[in-house]
Amino acid sequence: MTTTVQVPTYGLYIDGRWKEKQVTFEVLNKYNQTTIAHVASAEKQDVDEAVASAKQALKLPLSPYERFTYLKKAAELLIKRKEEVANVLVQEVGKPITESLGEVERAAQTLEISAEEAKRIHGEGVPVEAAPGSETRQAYTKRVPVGVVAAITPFNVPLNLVCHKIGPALASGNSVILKPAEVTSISAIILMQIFEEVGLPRGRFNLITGNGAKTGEWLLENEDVNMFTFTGSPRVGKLIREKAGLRKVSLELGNNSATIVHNDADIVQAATLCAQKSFNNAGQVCISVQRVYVQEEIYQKFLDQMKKVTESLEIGDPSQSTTQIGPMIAEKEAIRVEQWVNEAVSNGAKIEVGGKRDGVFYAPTILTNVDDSMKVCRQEVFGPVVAVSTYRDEEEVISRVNDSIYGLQAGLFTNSLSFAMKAAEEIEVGGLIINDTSGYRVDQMPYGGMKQSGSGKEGPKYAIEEMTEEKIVVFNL
Ligand SMILES: NC(=O)C1=CN([C@@H]2O[C@H](COP(=O)(O)OP(=O)(O)OC[C@H]3O[C@@H](n4cnc5c(N)ncnc54)[C@H](O)[C@@H]3O)[C@@H](O)[C@H]2O)C=CC1
Ligand SMILES: O=C(O)[C@H](O)CS(=O)(=O)O
Repeated sequence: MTTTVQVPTYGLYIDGRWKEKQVTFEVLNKYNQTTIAHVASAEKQDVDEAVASAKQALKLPLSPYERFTYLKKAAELLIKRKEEVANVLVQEVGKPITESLGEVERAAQTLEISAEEAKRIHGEGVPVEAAPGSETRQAYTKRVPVGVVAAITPFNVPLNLVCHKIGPALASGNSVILKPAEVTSISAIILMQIFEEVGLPRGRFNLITGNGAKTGEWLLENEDVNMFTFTGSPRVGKLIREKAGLRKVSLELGNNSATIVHNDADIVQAATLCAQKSFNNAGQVCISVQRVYVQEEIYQKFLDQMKKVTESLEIGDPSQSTTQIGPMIAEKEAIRVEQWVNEAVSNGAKIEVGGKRDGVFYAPTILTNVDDSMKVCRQEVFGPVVAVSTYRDEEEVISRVNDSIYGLQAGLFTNSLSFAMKAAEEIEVGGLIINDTSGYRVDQMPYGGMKQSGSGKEGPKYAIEEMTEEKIVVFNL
């Protein structure tokens, strides 16, 4: 007997209703390339309807406590569906099950923190009475929602990065149109179902799926969208910045993250954490450790330990609990990574571990003998490749870390307070992590880059600042 697996078809969610479309696209299981869903392709009219609905919804404001309640319930429902949603992430991203479960837990945390922050949005008293001639006046500021927020999100952390946009946007009283990455749309659709279940008023949260360039263009053309919050490639980020005109824009873009290991660090701890954080989610993480700078006196000991941990990583079927490294998002990305590694090797780099591709899999790879000008150091690899090199002193390594167009996060392992303080002053990043790698992130912290890593911050408290306007109210008493 053969069993046929029913492939679900999902619609758009506009103005509180699901809307089916004739034209759909397929979402694939990234491990075995089978079709796991047919998802609606939005047209321009759908985008305009979603924006109109979002604008209309703002006419019925939600109190901070109502926003808190919806977000809190959504977090609870997400946890109830944890296993199901994690299995979706396993399939649509190819992310190993243990990491996928972790992403669902973090996404629920992000919603819960957003719920809590909804009750803490506040302004401040402004002492206008201190100005000569203003003695009879009093003033205070308040934060008001920007209005309609368009959220455009990437494939690599498709649930938590969506929650980092939807959570603060709803917490601060906005309405939202979400456009998730095509290849990983299903987790966003489930999140939409959850917000429908909690009874969020219609129009507050609309879901548009489909081609990124087209839907992005239609959202950008619609002047009723007040803000764009985007995580993704620098190419698309720049395009959004250019086309958004005077509207607010928040951008989380790329990075070629560096981590420094100084000669006074705990070498085993540093090497173990570097190996883990270079290869999580097959290296498809913006703060993935890509450049490791090791002080020359401890280089060999560090490298031996990092190789040992890397060689022990289990590659394979992401649905298995023992798997640590799954497939990349697409074979063309694995081929690109292979080409970059080959190019580095032809310029003198040495493969210490890995360096092999098998279809959509790329083995966790450590390169040495690298030069900072190689693509694997200079550009964002967004794959399971790390380049390890040596440095002599603090000045040299800080200047090499800063020699990058990016500036999202960096890591520094050291027991020297003075080096840590110097690095905190001089390294040009949005976040410096002492005694851990660039890859450390928890969801309440401010997260965002300098230079071409973007502008604006994530982390619900900080994103709420981005997603609200500050208004001053002055009384002439
Ligand atoms: N800083 C951060 O927090 C993160 C940054 N990234 C960056 O994202 C990249 C990988 O993610 P991808 O999904 O491949 O990035 P991408 O930029 O191709 O796509 C991101 C989103 O933008 C949409 N999009 C594509 N073309 C568009 C256009 N012309 N106008 C508007 N929207 C458009 C896509 O459909 C998707 O929803 C990496 O290169 C990495 O640098 C990824 C994760 C986190
Ligand atoms: O930048 C990314 O890829 C993610 O934001 C990192 S995390 O949130 O998954 O830690």
